[in-house]
Amino acid sequence: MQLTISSLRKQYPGVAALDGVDLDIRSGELVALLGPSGSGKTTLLRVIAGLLHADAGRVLFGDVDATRLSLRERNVGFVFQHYALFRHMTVAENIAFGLRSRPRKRRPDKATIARRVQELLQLVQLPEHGGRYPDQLSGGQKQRIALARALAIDPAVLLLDEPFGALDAKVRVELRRWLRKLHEQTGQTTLFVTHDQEEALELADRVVVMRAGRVEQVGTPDEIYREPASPYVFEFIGRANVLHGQVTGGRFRMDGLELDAAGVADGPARLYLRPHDLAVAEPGAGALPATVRGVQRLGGRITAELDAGGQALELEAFDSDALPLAAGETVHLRPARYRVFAAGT
Ligand SMILES: Nc1ncnc2c1ncn2[C@@H]1O[C@H](COP(=O)(O)OP(=O)(O)OP(=O)(O)O)[C@@H](O)[C@H]1O
Repeated sequence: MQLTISSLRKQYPGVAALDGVDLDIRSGELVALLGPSGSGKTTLLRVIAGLLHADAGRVLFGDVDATRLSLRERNVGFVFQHYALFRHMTVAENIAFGLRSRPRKRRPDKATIARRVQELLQLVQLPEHGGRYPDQLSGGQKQRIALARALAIDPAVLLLDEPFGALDAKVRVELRRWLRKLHEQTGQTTLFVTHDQEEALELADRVVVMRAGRVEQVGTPDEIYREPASPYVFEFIGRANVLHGQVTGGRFRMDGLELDAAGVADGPARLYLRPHDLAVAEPGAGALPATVRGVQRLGGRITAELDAGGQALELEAFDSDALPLAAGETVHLRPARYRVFAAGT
């Protein structure tokens, strides 16, 4: 099911939780809503679900205007961070719940429900667990059952709010890979909220980066990582070095360093680059002299802290033989890949 969100606004006293959100989600996409705490991710998900009404704007499910429809009428599947399984029901009863509580006319018969429950237990790879109670499951198993329950009603969209947030790091990583495979099997249009950039980049077809109730950038994980549209996205996704300099005539300059910055307005500017996009170069025109402050080696990986004209920098590389760095030395650096933003953007 395709989702179209336009001009959504939701105001709370003193804060715009949603400040004009536009978003198109294609049918079958797995999309991550990524942003720091308070950026509006949960509010957006709840408005899409129909758990919360926006002050303005529209939500379309396919061609149907769902803005005024209730949660049930929207037919969405929802999974929260804290397993919301019913403790007094078995796993099978939990999964069947959405189908059993349908009005009689739309309710499948008992045998059909039982078949569907078994299919879903297979799908979430817990075929033997139907008779257990939630308290007899691990955290990760509970979340898989919560997903099975959400999928049982064959939802138009699946909405996941930090579904693995309460689990330990190892289980989280396992479950997100599992969710990716599950999505490839079901092709269900899915939106999931996370504040974990690694989770978003690994799992999603597209990532929506949110900032203070607005969409800052939408793109594939690769686009978001390689072509961040703003300093905010650059710093939020992965590690970033920031160097302050000047742009004149489309060239960024700082100490000896000179780089192309076409399209950036003249004036103070900031150069953003990832630690692994910084290489040691021959001294000469356009290279940045820097002093090595410290070097750490871990297996084949080397990280170095440097100082360039009073500005701190981090360099990362994977072949320490190629990088004879030692504290106190002066080296020359050249960025392989970078972005320049005018100050104040
Ligand atoms: N019921 C409410 N009453 C007042 N303010 C609220 C309410 N719900 C959310 N807010 C505010 O709206 C903003 C967005 O909140 P929201 O929960 O959508 O953010 P989030 O990105 O999901 O954050 P988190 O990652 O912490 O869950 C925050 O400033 C929050 O304090």
